Amino acid sequence: QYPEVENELDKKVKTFIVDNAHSWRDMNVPLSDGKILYDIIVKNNYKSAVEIGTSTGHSAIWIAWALSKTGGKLTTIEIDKNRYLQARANFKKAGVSDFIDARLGDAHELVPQLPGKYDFVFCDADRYWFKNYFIAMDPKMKRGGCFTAHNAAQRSRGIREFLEYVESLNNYETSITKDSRAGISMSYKTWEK
Ligand SMILES: C[S@@+](CC[C@H](N)C(=O)[O-])C[C@H]1O[C@@H](n2cnc3c(N)ncnc32)[C@H](O)[C@@H]1O
Repeated sequence: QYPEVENELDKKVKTFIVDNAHSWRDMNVPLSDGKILYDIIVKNNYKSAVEIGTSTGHSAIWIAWALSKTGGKLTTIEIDKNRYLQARANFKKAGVSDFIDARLGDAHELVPQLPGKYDFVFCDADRYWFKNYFIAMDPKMKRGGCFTAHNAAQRSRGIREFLEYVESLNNYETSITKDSRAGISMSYKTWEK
């Protein structure tokens, strides 16, 4: 289920991921969800990604690995200083630092300030703000881009309001992948309003 190893970087990232498979303790996504994010990016040739909620960096390493294939870059945001520092150390060990701009700060403030256009977002921070993160990212999303959100399966409070909002938009196509236990929603932007 791992991506094929084609070069030295692949070898380094895969070794890190395999070696650390059982040591993630900070609300990180499971391996299989990392692979789902990897596949979405590679399949669509996405190049400009944002992650909201880095924690110690597991999902960011999968996203960055995919971006090493497409020639892209990830901006990832974390509010907790210890997790941010641990994530940076993990990025270095995994060999993906060059593909990641890691920011320490409150995503409530940093997301609306992000410059430019993006084609991939992974939203995995405070769930009561998911809808607001989406609203802030919407004008920055490229046509064909995908806004993904974690823990979408249960439709718990916060997530439910976010899902109802994106599902009501006629310029996004939203589905929730069955391959993830926690649920990853995928909202593809079909046209620019
Ligand atoms: C579920 S964890 C992220 C896991 C990570 N995506 C992974 O798979 O490795 C959520 C993270 O979001 C961070 N977070 C919560 N509210 C935030 C905010 N307002 N701004 C930035 N980060 C925030 C938390 O500190 C926590 O580390």
